[in-house]
Amino acid sequence: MLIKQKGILFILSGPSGVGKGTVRKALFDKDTALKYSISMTTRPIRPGEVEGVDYFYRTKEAFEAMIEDNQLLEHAKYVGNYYGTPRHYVEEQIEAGHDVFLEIEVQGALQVKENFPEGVFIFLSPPSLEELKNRIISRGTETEQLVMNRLKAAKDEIELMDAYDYVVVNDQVDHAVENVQAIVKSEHCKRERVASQYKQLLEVSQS
Ligand SMILES: Nc1nc2c(ncn2[C@@H]2O[C@H](COP(=O)(O)OP(=O)(O)O)[C@@H](O)[C@H]2O)c(=O)[nH]1
Ligand SMILES: Nc1ncnc2c1ncn2[C@@H]1O[C@H](COP(=O)(O)OP(=O)(O)O)[C@@H](O)[C@H]1O
Repeated sequence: MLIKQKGILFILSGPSGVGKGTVRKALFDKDTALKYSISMTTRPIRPGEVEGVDYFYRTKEAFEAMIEDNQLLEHAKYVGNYYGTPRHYVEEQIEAGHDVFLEIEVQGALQVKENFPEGVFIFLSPPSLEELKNRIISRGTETEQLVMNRLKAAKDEIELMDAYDYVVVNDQVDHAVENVQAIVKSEHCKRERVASQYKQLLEVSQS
């Protein structure tokens, strides 16, 4: 049996409205072994959302205190609200050998890339900007002005695609989920990862 290794951090990112939440939920419905990192936010809770399931909802003051205390692996202000990833959960799970999955916007993903470059960065792309606009409008959670803000942000975000390891086009949710699962599998088979396991195994057997 191979020696247990640290887990892998997977970051799913991309423009708002592309379907990150939808793809992530469909992925986790498939009983994946990935651990989902629940984010912290200052945005108001939406109908149907649950504290500690969708997000940890905090005041601006409480959120800023966590930033000050270095308790967030990354954080970003997005369309007027803070969003961030609690550091402790991610580090604890990775150390314990579990893969952790983040679903975050692009500025945060770039921060993770700086702080945690060994993460695997997946860009979820819309099939087209027109389809992205349709999705944001059809979700019906934003005013017209917010839809325009989010679309403007999306155009800037798509330009940052180069920083990612993989691009998955969210044409159909099932396809996108299959592709994310394929990425997870392939990362586990990466030569350097498997080779380092064998190296540790040899060291143990020789000692
Ligand atoms: N940087 C960062 N972005 C996050 C985090 N959690 C969620 N987001 C992103 O913040 C954006 C807005 O999220 P939300 O208000 O829930 O709207 P929705 O995902 O578009 O329905 C989305 O792009 C999320 O993926 C986080 O912990 N850090
Ligand atoms: N592959 C897809 N085809 C059609 N509609 C989709 C697809 N993926 C997501 N959607 C729809 O697009 C909207 C935005 O999805 P959501 O998951 O909230 O995006 P994000 O989390 O990236 O902001 C939702 O109404 C969702 O049902």
